[in-house]
Amino acid sequence: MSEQERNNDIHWLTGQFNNTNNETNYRNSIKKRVRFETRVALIVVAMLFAVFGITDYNLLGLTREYYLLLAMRITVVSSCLVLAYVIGRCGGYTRKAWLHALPLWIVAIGIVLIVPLRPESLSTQVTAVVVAIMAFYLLIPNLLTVSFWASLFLSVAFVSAAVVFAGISPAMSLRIGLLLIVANVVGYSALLRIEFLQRKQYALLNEEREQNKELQVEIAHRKSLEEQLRMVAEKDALTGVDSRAHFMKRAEALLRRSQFDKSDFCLFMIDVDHFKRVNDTWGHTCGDQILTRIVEVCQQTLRPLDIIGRFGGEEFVVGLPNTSVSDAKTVAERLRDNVTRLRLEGGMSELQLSVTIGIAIAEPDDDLDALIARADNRLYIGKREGRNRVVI
Ligand SMILES: Nc1nc2c(ncn2[C@@H]2O[C@H](COP(=O)(O)OP(=O)(O)OP(=O)(O)O)[C@@H](O)[C@H]2O)c(=O)[nH]1
Repeated sequence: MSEQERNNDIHWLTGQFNNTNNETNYRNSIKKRVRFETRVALIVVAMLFAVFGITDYNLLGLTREYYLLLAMRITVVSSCLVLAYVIGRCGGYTRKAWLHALPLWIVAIGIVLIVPLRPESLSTQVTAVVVAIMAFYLLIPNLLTVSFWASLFLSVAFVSAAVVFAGISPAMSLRIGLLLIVANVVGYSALLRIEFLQRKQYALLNEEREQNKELQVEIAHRKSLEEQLRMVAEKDALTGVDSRAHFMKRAEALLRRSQFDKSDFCLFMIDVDHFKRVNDTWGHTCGDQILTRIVEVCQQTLRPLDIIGRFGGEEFVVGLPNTSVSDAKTVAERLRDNVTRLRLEGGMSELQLSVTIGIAIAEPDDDLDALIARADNRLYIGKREGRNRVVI
């Protein structure tokens, strides 16, 4: 049995969760409803008790017994109404179960007190006791033990009062006793079943909520994994610029848009000069730092709407929408110049970096591959002609 199942275990006799915390949480969750239902039940009981005062008058007239009964009824009715008010104000039954038990005991005493005052109407009172027992179990919700003790008290006290004040025979008291036992068993079983089902439903709802929470965590985790995967697929891990595949996708879209708008679109192919020598002299870690710094220079020199991708090794590609031939040349020269001015820290401070840039201008019927091939070709010419230059 899992921990969860153990916590949701319900006692077969009390109909309550075996786990105290679980039981407290359950009671807290139904506090408002129980408060409301108890108040309604008390008001109904008070009204019924008051109405029976009319039948007392019809039967007894203005006799001493009638006044005694009236006093008893007024006590019960006013106690019920006061308790209904108190429970409405502060009667969360988690801690104040006695407050909910009190009206049952007052009503029970009230019913028992009728026996010495009207011993001749015992059969009517037996019916009233059976109805009261059922009401104790079913109208006072979720307090099985409270209802049980009050009903037991009512049954025993009623039979005792009937023997003492109405003088019923032992056979008759046995019959009434059996009838009240049956009423108690039926009432207890019905409430036990209700309590059991309500708690089962509560446990299921909680389980569902827990599963939903776990699902939310799982969804968030998956979303973050998706985001990480997307970053891995779209961004170059070292420099943070677009990966080759992602650059191609974005450049394709920009090229198509420029052809549609009939605007200019340029492409730079940038390669770091003698990078192998840098790696061989300073090591790959320094080489990586240099690539990152060169990308920073690109980002500082270019506009935010220009796109930068790493094409491979020490080769970068830039797409520049809405850029004329002369502007492209100016920007490329500035970029080349900024790289030559780049000063590195520590042991590499003497290192003189440079890049060669090949520029291609998009023609109306160009495709991206043709544009890249032209830029690459110009880059190759630049390398051949001595590097650290822009070729257009
Ligand atoms: N540190 C580092 N080096 C890399 C990376 N990718 C490629 N390289 C190195 O870049 C160097 C490129 O060398 P080459 O293609 O011969 O070019 P080059 O030395 O720059 O010479 P030119 O391009 O002709 O000026 C190789 O040594 C590669 O190992 C990288 O991510 N980090």
